Amino acid sequence: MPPMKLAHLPTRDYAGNKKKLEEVVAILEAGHALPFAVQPAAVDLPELQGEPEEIAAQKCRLAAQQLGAAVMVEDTCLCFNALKGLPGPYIKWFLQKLGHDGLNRMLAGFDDKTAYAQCTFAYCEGPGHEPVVFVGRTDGRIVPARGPPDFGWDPIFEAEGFGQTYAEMDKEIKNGISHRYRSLDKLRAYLLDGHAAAAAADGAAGGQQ
Ligand SMILES: O=c1nc[nH]c2c1ncn2[C@H]1C[C@H](O)[C@@H](COP(=O)(O)OP(=O)(O)OP(=O)(O)O)O1
Ligand SMILES: [Mg+2]
Repeated sequence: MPPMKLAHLPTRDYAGNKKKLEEVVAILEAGHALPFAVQPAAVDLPELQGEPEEIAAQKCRLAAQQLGAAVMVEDTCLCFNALKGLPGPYIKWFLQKLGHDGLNRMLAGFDDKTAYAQCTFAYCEGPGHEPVVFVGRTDGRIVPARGPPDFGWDPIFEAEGFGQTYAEMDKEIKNGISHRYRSLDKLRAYLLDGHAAAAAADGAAGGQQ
């Protein structure tokens, strides 16, 4: 099957985080197309705990089992250096309960306001296969909210070297430097390499017949 135009994915009916999906679509469309069609799927998974890589790998294993297909899953962390990486994978709940202001106040007792955004993509070829995991990080710092409050903690994360929060940045700029871009680009390279190698192997096998 030829690669599906990701812009035509039915994002309206997607039950997960739509902003994330929009970014994934934009990042994939701005670069090389994946060698196969991708579509969003509704899978009900437990909210796992643990280290980000293990959470992503475990989610991916479960999703592949439920769907009986190849899947990629994504998990996002926001990590404060003064707090040794917390809230990390628990940022969703900290953001829900404390809001932008509360997250800033968590760092009031610390001089170090630096943080990093981390995205972990896991890809699993199908049920029973071991997932591969790709981590992307963008360094920055936590600041009082600036910019439109459209997406999560975007207004309080200022990416290093930009002087703008994610929320203030043009979408294309964010999608060219973000934690999500960095991990997805690694996954893309892995998938394209794998298919190039598989095509070469097919060619070699064909040549012997
Ligand atoms: O680029 C981002 N810029 C700002 N905020 C972001 C970003 N990416 C995720 N976020 C928020 C969403 C959620 O509050 C938490 C991660 O939690 P996380 O479980 O990964 O996301 P989710 O449950 O909203 O989406 P999903 O449907 O993929 O599980 O950080
Ligand atoms: Mg989630």
